[in-house]
Amino acid sequence: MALLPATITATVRPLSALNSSNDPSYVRILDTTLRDGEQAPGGAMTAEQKIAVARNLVLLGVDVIDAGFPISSPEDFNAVKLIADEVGNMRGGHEPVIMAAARCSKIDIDTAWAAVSGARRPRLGTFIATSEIHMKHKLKKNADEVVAIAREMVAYARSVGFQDISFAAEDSLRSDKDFLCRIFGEVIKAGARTVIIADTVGCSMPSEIGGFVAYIRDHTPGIENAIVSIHCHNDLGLANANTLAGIEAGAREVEVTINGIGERAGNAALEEVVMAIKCRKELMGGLYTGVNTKYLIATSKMVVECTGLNVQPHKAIVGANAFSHESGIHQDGVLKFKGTYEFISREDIGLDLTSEPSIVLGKLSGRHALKSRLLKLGYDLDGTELDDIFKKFKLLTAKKKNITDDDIEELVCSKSMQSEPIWSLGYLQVMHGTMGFSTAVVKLLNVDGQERIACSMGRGPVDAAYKAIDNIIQTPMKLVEYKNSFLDGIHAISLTQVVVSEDNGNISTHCPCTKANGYSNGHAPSEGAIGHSNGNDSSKKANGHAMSFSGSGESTDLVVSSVEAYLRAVNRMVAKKESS
Ligand SMILES: CC(=O)SCCNC(=O)CCNC(=O)[C@H](O)C(C)(C)COP(=O)(O)OP(=O)(O)OC[C@H]1O[C@@H](n2cnc3c(N)ncnc32)[C@H](O)[C@@H]1OP(=O)(O)O
Ligand SMILES: CC(C)C(=O)C(=O)O
Repeated sequence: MALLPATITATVRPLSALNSSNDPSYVRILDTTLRDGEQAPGGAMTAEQKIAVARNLVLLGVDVIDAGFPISSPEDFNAVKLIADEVGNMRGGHEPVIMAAARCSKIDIDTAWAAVSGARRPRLGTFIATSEIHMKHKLKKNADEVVAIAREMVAYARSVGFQDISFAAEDSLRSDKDFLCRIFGEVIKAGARTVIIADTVGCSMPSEIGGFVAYIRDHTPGIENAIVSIHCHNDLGLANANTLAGIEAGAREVEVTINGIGERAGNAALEEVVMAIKCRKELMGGLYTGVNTKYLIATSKMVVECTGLNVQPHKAIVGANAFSHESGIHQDGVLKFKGTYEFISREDIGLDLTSEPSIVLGKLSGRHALKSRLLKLGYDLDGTELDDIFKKFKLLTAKKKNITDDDIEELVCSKSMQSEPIWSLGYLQVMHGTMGFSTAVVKLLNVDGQERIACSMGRGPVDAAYKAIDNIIQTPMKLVEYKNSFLDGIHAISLTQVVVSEDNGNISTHCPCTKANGYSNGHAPSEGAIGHSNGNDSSKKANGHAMSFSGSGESTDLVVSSVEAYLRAVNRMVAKKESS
């Protein structure tokens, strides 16, 4: 792979052509997910992954893609080159500027040019630190030397072929303001078209950064020939707020990343900054971006996939919980009118268009939410019936965090199955391990007090126990579904949910209990009986569907909870058979 400077020379373009819009209300979005985002520990991406993200960034409509740091490795050189050659030459829509990062060093700049010059709109993003602490301890240079290096390297970049050059003053917020104005003035004179105020260590406050940006704008010679950009890190959790404050003070380009990933605590998050500008336009003086926000969720997911860096559930805009409601008062509100607790439109960010509020049933839910879920599942309950299920629901939430539709079905079914079970567990003994088959001995007691014992082998202890139960009950049936989860809490309680069906050789329809709708003749099956999706028992059998029955069990022992669940489902099936 050649790391030599390319000989291509770009034609000189005026500033207006280098950026997406000259409208003073337009805020350019520079996405640095592929450069600073990749600096997040564990966030490295392959060239293929980077190009996939870059394609998405084009759909999203960002103005500049900071594609990477070509000198850092052959892999990154390759990634930047691929992005420049492909994404940087897309026609017929939004065509982003492709930027390559470089220190103020000839070899970095040459390599950046070699990587990015194939793009129609290549940019160099060069930088040097300007704070006393960085200049003294890291660069080991004095202020005059730093200014000279910056000026010379910007001029060198122009000579290599770069027309579009941005210059960042690393650690700006801990730098002397007048020194910043001086160095920015010099690099603008040398050909830089964007100057970046970088809160590299994320130390700034919103109240401070606005004044800072305004000062630079007011005191930098030649600033009218450049765009002021802002790059904020999130060490105090203020990157977004600082970015917005910077915009309010006149920055017209922002450096942001998808999901806010980046070095240490990350960068300002593209989705949060863009949505703040969009949703509070009136407070932002009518400023706007070119981002097509409908692609925010998809791009966020892609970045999670490519980097392996998950988004915390409560993350604004793109977090799994960002549009979920857990507490009763909120759920009641959004069920009555979504706008009560949803300020951002889901459609705007590309969430599904069904637009129904996401109600998560849990410990804090109320009757309105439960009733609405019951209705969705086909149960129209009111008054004492609803109260009764609600009480059981609250008891369940004390043991289980995530209440599923199956749990709700089970609550309804267990309510309607209050008669004595036909078969109950006497005892259970299993042997299992790595030596051969598992074996189970099961004693069941029937409703008349008779005992039956059976033993069986199986592929595991649960399988062996289920076979032993089948041997006793002697009713043709099959296991349709088996799920096990461990309830939260110190005792690690195992919760098993199973569905069995009659084994009549036909396809089963799982619909385990009496439903309020879905019965063509208007009659729901009798109490404790079992519903199905397409009508009453006879029509169901006429259609060749086997009925299915669910049950759940709970124990500190997984095999015991599995047997309890199975017995409950089987009891329902036998009771139904006997009553019909
Ligand atoms: C604030 C930011 O996010 S800046 C961007 C951070 N990104 C990266 O660092 C990209 C990945 N980096 C790398 O792969 C490597 O650091 C490389 C290839 C760039 C350099 O590797 P090395 O040559 O081994 O140097 P190393 O990283 O150890 O040290 C950095 C050197 O660059 C110098 N340097 C740091 N910033 C700059 C700058 N903006 N301009 C010029 N020189 C600089 C340092 O003073 C140091 O020089 P020294 O060797 O004379 O002491
Ligand atoms: C290179 C600059 C913009 C940077 O990433 C920082 O200062 O954090």
